[in-house]
Amino acid sequence: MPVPNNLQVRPLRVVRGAQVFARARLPSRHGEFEIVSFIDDVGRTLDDVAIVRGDVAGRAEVPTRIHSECLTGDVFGSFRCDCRDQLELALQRIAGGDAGIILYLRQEGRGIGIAQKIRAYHLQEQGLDTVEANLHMGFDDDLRDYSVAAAMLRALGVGSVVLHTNNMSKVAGLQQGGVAVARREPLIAEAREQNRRYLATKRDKSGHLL
Ligand SMILES: Nc1nc2c(ncn2[C@@H]2O[C@H](COP(=O)(O)OP(=O)(O)OP(=O)(O)O)[C@@H](O)[C@H]2O)c(=O)[nH]1
Ligand SMILES: [Zn+2]
Repeated sequence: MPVPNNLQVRPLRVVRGAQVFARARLPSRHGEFEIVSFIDDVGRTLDDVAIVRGDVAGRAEVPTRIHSECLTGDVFGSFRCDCRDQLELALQRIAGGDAGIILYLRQEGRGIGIAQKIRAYHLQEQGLDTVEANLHMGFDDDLRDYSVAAAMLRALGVGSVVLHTNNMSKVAGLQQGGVAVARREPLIAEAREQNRRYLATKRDKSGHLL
């Protein structure tokens, strides 16, 4: 059977409201956290989770990171991107304080999913950059939606957040979802030989403040 190359991606679920479903201790190599799962406003469990340090309910200026899933970087330590470096930096920063949150959102490949991301990698090996590869496959360059992040933060009851990111669409997404963003903190991982072009594309085409 020929492999179809025009498969559409499953659209990300837009989540308007969430509540905490379960929480448990998560001692880790970075420090003590709690892991929190959620259900949405129609009672479905979410695959997205929050890693929480300390008491964040009602607290202002909670250091917060929104991390988008990257199987290749987060789990396998790929150097094609800076995802794992950023994740570790965020974990270290938050473990160094008494309160903070990392939202781990299952928006693999900026929403196109792992299978299509590997196809995008293949196209990049033929010379396309990250954005061109997505467009070539018929997708927008970024399909992510941050309403779920806002719903999770509201469910955790934060007063306001300090968002660690270089991506202003995350700030806008939280604000649209009713979460107060006190300010943004840059989160810049050191470039590596293998991800230099990826980072340049983020800066030049995707509007990241790098
Ligand atoms: N489509 C696609 N997605 C990728 C590629 N490389 C990494 N990703 C995904 O990009 C997401 C990470 O997003 P980035 O745009 O790098 O960074 P960001 O999270 O938006 O911005 P920061 O908050 O500043 O880190 C993860 O979901 C990765 O799986 C790629 O080549 N193509
Ligand atoms: Zn990555």
